[in-house]
Amino acid sequence: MIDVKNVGKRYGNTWVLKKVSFFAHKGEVIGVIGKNGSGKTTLLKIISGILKPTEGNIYLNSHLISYIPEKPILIPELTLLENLKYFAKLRNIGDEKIKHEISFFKLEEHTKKRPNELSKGLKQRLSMAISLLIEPDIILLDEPTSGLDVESKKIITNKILDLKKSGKTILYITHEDEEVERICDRILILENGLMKFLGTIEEFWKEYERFVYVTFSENKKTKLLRIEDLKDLEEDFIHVRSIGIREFLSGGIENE
Ligand SMILES: Nc1ncnc2c1ncn2[C@@H]1O[C@H](COP(=O)(O)OP(=O)(O)OP(=O)(O)O)[C@@H](O)[C@H]1O
Repeated sequence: MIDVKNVGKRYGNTWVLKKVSFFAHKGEVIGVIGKNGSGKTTLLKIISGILKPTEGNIYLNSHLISYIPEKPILIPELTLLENLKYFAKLRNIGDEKIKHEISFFKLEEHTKKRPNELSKGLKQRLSMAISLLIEPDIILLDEPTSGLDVESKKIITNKILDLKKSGKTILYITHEDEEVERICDRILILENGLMKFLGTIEEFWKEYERFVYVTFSENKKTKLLRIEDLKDLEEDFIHVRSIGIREFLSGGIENE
């Protein structure tokens, strides 16, 4: 489990995270969602211990924690198998576990290739295989499927579902609507470092079903408004549309 209490992070005079509090259970995947720069990576790095919070506390039930960055960190001189063996040796992990991960991530045909000979998808699969060697209880994933081929996406998302079943606690940064629906138990939306929403997807829709985007005739600006407020609008508007799932995935639920 992960217990985040009132966490804040400041760089100079700018707070990039503020008053973030939530609890993630065992066997739960929380999708972390928000625009670029909303603080998602900072939050994961703080939970992993890579960054120190300026204020607040993090409580974890295990020290076995893996943070998997968006860009894989691999040793360029070593082959795929040597990369796995190197990291396994550092942690006293046997060959059986390596074999298991190679097989799950379908890496058998590529074991002799160096990282620069691997596609983006294969690199990400290798990076995940390495991170999971220690059998972490807490897994923090920073956009693991962003820009990957269909097969790699499928293998990685299936792995996340497996990990969830086996009782791991997972935070998962994503911009993909299909993945949110399929994998995440709850979503946490960050906006300018603040928690905008935490709950299930059903709860999200309940909260936002009454909202629409309205584009005004005069200045062509778009605002997020409640449906019931439309009748009181004095300005002319040219366009009204409901919020799609993509809007909140990119964090665009504020006024445009
Ligand atoms: N070392 C740093 N010094 C100063 N500002 C930083 C530093 N690291 C991050 N920031 C700022 O903190 C804010 C949050 O960054 P963060 O990377 O957590 O956002 P994000 O939601 O993960 O974005 P992205 O989707 O682009 O990865 C951004 O405005 C970023 O510029």
